[in-house]
Amino acid sequence: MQDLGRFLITSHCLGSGSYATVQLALDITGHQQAACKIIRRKEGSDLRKEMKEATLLMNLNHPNINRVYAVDSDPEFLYIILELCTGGDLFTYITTHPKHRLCEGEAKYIMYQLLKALKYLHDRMISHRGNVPYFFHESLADHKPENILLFSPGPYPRIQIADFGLARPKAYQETLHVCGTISYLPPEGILALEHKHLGYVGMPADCWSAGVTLFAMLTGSHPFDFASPSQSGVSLDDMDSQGFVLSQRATAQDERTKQRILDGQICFHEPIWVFHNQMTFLITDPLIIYGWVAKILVSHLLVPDPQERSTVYAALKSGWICMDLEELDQAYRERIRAQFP
Ligand SMILES: Nc1ncnc2c1ncn2[C@@H]1O[C@H](COP(=O)(O)OP(=O)(O)OP(=O)(O)O)[C@@H](O)[C@H]1O
Repeated sequence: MQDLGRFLITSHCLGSGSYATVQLALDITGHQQAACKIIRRKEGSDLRKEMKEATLLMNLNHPNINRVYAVDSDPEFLYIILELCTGGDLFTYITTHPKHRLCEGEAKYIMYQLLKALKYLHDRMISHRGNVPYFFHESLADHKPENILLFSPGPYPRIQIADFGLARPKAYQETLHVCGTISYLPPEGILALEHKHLGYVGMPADCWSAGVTLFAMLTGSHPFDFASPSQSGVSLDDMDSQGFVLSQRATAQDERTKQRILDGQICFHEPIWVFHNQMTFLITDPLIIYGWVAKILVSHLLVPDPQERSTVYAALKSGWICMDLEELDQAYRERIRAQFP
């Protein structure tokens, strides 16, 4: 066991990503468990800048944001002590559902939490992957379902957004090409990848990612990453838990996905959307209305022009959220706020 102030880092590995391993930690004063993210520091990395960002994140306090308790470093590693989440990530949660998608009510409950967390961040001029304002033009927004953790296991979970792009080396941009997470980038992110001098603001990018996440929750597929126009989205099952597409897709396919993202060409072929398209004048089933209203929110969040895209504030006032606002608020107060210290 390694000693890090009031935390003991155990050798139990909770997970690992492209840049970090996460191990179970024990808070010896509070007698509670935590997670320690261990990131190998890059040669010549700016420790002062990394610590400054980490300190900013330590000041965040919201039930739907993975808490940063403490940060430490040695010449080799950066250690970030985080609130422990025991329910896995949203991506896995969606794919392990019987129909590989969530029911409308659960998707809405999760989306409501996601929007509340993003509102909290955007109120403070912070974005999920864009991080702190002065970092806006350097990082890539990327809150995909893998970066949304379930605080504890079970249905209608409390979610937390996690994995801020802290201490992310710049080479991360290259990795996006390799690992397939490019399909979660907004159009301005794609342009920034291709034209290195271009940067973009993180907050509209967060809204785009929220739109992709909502689409994935409702359909179990991706709005832009699909094989052919006649085929509905690639099943999330085809991807591993890191978001890698397992099937060897041709570069041409990646190019098509990129083009669809740039054009905002959403694949509305799943039954939840199509059913409505064919029966616009026969709306009697509430599920059809839900699909229709959800589609409006998805379309507004996935507008290619970041300036025209729905903000998180507008999304919280959207018809889809407002039609169940009372129930959502009540559930949020009773199941989340009441348990939040
Ligand atoms: N707070 C936490 N509580 C429990 N497990 C966690 C926590 N944070 C991360 N993990 C686990 O560790 C894994 C890796 O963490 P994370 O995704 O932050 O690493 P990364 O290298 O930054 O990721 P990426 O590959 O997306 O760049 C996650 O998939 C998750 O399983």
